[in-house]
Amino acid sequence: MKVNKVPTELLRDGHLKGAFTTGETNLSAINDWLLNPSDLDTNPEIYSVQVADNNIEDGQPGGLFFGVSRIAPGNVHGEFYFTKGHFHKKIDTGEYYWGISGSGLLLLGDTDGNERLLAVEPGAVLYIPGKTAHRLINIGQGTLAVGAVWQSESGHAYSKNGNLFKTHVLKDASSIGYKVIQDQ
Ligand SMILES: O=P(O)(O)OC[C@H]1O[C@](O)(CO)[C@@H](O)[C@@H]1O
Repeated sequence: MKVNKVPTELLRDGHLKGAFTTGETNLSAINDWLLNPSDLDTNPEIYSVQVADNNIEDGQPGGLFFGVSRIAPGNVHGEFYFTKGHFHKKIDTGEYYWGISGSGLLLLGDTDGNERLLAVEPGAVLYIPGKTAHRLINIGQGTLAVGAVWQSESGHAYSKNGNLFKTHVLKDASSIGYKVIQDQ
């Protein structure tokens, strides 16, 4: 029997190689959600997501997607870079994340508006239950690379009014290197 080469590889630095699509998100997409927005003199890339979809359509039931999010290090007026974050359109579906490199936080929010943070370090395996909005925040000095597997029927649901979360994570001089502020 012939053994075929796998179409997609996960490299040690968190990049995919082979068959995948890439999406990029710049600062302007999250700027209004910052405590103290940038004047957008520059509009740097904040994160990219590489997805191996195995030719499965988004929304199709029964399949799984495999992705890697890579969030750049940095902050705007002290607030660390983060992903847009979303609920799933099929809201009761969950997702796995795992830390590949860098240092971050996973912000989770339930449908009642309760929010919590989990540490994301290389090797950490994080389960995102259904009905839970999720956002990655890079609190480290290097790129935060995080793997993910989610159902092809999950879809992405964003808030019509903007930011889904009230939690902000800012750089500070404490031993943990950050502080948390919540909108009232
Ligand atoms: O831009 P968003 O909504 O934060 O999502 C980024 C990506 O993170 C994932 O949860 C996987 O990393 C994907 O579902 C999504 O494409």
